[in-house]
Amino acid sequence: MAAQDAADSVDSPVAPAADPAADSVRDRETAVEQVHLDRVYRRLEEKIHEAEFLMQDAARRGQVGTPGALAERDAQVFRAGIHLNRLNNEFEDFLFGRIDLLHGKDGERGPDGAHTSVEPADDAVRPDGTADIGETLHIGRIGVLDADYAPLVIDWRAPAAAPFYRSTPVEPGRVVRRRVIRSRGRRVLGVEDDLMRPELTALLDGAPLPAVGDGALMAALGQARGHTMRDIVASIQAEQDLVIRAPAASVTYVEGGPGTGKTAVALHRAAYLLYKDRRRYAGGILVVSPTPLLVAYTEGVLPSLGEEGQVAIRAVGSLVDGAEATAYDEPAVARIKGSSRMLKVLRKAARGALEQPGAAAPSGQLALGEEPAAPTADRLRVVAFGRRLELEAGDLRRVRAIALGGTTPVNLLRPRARRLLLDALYAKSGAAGRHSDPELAAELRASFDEDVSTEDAFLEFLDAWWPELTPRGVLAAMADERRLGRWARRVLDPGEVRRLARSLRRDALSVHDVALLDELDTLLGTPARPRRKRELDPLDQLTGLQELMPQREESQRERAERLAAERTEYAHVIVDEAQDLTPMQWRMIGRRGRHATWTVVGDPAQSSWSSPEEAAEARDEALGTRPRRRFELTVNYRNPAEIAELAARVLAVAMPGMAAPRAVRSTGVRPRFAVVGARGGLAATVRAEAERLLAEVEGTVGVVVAMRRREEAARWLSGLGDRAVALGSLEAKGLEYDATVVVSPAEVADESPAGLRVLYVALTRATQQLTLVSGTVDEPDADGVPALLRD
Ligand SMILES: Nc1ncnc2c1ncn2[C@@H]1O[C@H](COP(=O)(O)OP(=O)(O)OP(=O)(O)O)[C@@H](O)[C@H]1O
Repeated sequence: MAAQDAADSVDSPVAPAADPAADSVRDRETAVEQVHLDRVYRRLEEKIHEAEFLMQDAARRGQVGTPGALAERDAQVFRAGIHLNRLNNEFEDFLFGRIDLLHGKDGERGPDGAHTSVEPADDAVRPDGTADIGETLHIGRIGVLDADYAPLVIDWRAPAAAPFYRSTPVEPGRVVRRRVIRSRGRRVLGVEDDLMRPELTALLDGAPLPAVGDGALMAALGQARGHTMRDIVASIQAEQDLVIRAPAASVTYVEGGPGTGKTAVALHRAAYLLYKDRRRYAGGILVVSPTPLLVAYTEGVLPSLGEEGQVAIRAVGSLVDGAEATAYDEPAVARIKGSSRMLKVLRKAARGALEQPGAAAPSGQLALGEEPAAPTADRLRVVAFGRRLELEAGDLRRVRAIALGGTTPVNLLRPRARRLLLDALYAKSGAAGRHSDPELAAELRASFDEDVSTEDAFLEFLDAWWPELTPRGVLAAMADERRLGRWARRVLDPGEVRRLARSLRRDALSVHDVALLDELDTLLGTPARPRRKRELDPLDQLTGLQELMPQREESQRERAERLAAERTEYAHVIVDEAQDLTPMQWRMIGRRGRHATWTVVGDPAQSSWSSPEEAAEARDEALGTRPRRRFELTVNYRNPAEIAELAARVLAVAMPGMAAPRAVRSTGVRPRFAVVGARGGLAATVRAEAERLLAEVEGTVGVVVAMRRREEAARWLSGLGDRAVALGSLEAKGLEYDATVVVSPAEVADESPAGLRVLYVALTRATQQLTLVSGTVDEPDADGVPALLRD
């Protein structure tokens, strides 16, 4: 509609790019979109003025000071602030698409003003193969209506925008031409068109519809990478769109090989769900990522789609408040910590640790492996009714065993333990049989309890004997091999106990420790504490609201903010790289989505578990019997065919029979094989290859090494600037670079039982170029091809 204002008549419908006539078509089409963008910007400016006015008006109302006006002011400032913020954020590059459609089957319009029918009208195409364009829609990051409520831009998530993503030449629906518009700020830089019905002569305002360029997808894929992921909103493909817009089922399960867009799709789905049902997802969306590197890489995508605040992206090692684990356990230890057998060990430890007073250290104050000084609590002496009463070690053991009966969390059992201690002392006092009158007997008992339970000796004893345990304290107590052996009897073998205890003596938390901490937190329980006083709202102080209404109720905004800060459960949980989660990690994530709907994305071929079946079992256990809806993504948008073909050779060995995704483009540049030279060794060879790639590609270069070489590899690259980064094989998960150097495939493959799949991950990170550096362990042939990658 609107863009036709300036639609120019163009003679040649499709023209090759080198043709000067094509340039003039491109220029004219760019100018057409510029006219539309100018209109949209004028309208956006009006909206921003409106939002600013609302904020000022709301602030003025605040000065009136009546409670009603204040509440209204609060709500208005909040709404206008969000509005203004979104408009300002969305200003960059927010109009990106356009579709030209045939007349539809019905004349109905949806709430966004667009026609609703997906199929063309029966007479939309004339017998001579010509057809008129019945409707033109522009698609952007948010919807914009003109002053008459006609759509200037349709939000990409609105139903009317779906054909922009769904239409293909095989199933075009009403779409004749799909156009991607590239713009920076207020300037349209160019357009890329795909014709969905190339056989038609489509007429727009009586003139043939022109098409420009080779399509947007190829243009997007060829661009250099930065250190952060970009959104793909302008070029989402049909199979991806089906996942993004799938109704939120109990579990939406998405599988696809490397580079098929699983992460991108998951993030766009979060934005879509919020758009579709903001109220339902006000409970928050949690995205669980495997590493902090991937969190940092993906963090910008949702704000670019206009969504902030409601979505928390957290690394699996940072899901527990206060924990920021980045250390990795060796595979054998990770397997033990991840296995659901740990549940039994933790249950025992959570109760057994009561005997280890160090386990009560306040969280965060006790490093793993640190042995605290133990106050003794093996005898209780009090004075009551003028007599010395004493409970010996044996009495105390019996009382504790009774108190611990059942499954109530240990920290919640303290009142029960206290009562049982008083019972035992009372029995020793001989006062129990003194009165036959129940009322007098009860009175005597009450006065006994009051005397004893306020005695310093009793209180100090109780603190030492039944301290409040912390997850970190219990984990630290498990670092003692003898004790751990007791708690793990018949669950772990002695070798496993030794390895586990040794790993817990380390200072830093490992990624797998975090799931154990979370489990312990549940097993220990948190006694109710008095609520913290809320902090003052800075806005209140700004306007003097606090003085005017000292005992004002919590406002809606304050409540929303408080809930977000306190949130431990979410309305939707998205799990990225799900193939890597252990049963214990699944339990941890499961606790955050007990009432949630789920989107789970993964690729068994990239699993770093020794057996993918085990990982699948863990997942099935966590997701229970919830109904699942499955999707598959089949196209690799990241790797050129030359790299994908090499990676497929590793896949064939790692997962025989598993199909590799199809690569959509080819660069003509084959992977390069370098061999460590006699002089300079590994460091010099890798550095030279990284330097060469930095000169050849515009964007980033990732050097992937076996985990144990992480630190030395960072030194190899020192001084090369921040376009080059070194990372361990497990950290490469989910990331991508313009070029990668994979150092010693044999070392990566031999690192763990799942090493071949980890190597497959490493080989599939590059968008342009891949170099493999081999040492002698790789047994390279005369061409430098390591034994692992030879046919
Ligand atoms: N429709 C698309 N248009 C443009 N780029 C796309 C599209 N789909 C995916 N990509 C790009 O392909 C790359 C791979 O996407 P993504 O990281 O989401 O894949 P993945 O399936 O999660 O990969 P992996 O399993 O290897 O982590 C990214 O650069 C992404 O931007």
